[in-house]
Amino acid sequence: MANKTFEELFTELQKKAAEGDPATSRTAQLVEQGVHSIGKKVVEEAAEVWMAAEHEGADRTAEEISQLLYHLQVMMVAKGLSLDDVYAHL
Ligand SMILES: N=c1c2ncn([C@@H]3O[C@H](COP(=O)(O)OP(=O)(O)OP(=O)(O)O)[C@@H](O)[C@H]3O)c2ncn1[C@@H]1O[C@H](COP(=O)(O)O)[C@@H](O)[C@H]1O
Repeated sequence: MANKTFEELFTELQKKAAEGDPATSRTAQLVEQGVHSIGKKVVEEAAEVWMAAEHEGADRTAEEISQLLYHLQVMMVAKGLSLDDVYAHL
């Protein structure tokens, strides 16, 4: 069972970026570091998704996908994008 939905996580991350303490919130820390740092994490997590899908099981692949989705959401928040901005292109 899911801990949270994609939409619920995004709402949480927007709040963390606006009010969170970089000392305790990974999201606030990443947003403070900026898009260069976030972009590197997006690429790193994408590669980990690929490697897990090729060489590891379904659970590990799902875990890596969750980390990629998290970092994509952090990038959206850092760029001031909404979910609708992205959904408009789906
Ligand atoms: N879903 C996530 C999530 N997924 C991945 N991560 C981060 O991504 C990291 C996983 O990437 P790595 O394996 O590369 O970890 P790492 O090597 O320690 O990363 P680096 O410090 O080296 O960059 C984790 O250690 C977390 O820091 C996440 N951090 C936070 N969340 C959720 O986001 C919400 C807000 O979290 P905070 O902003 O931390 O309060 C909460 O609901 C959290 O559960």
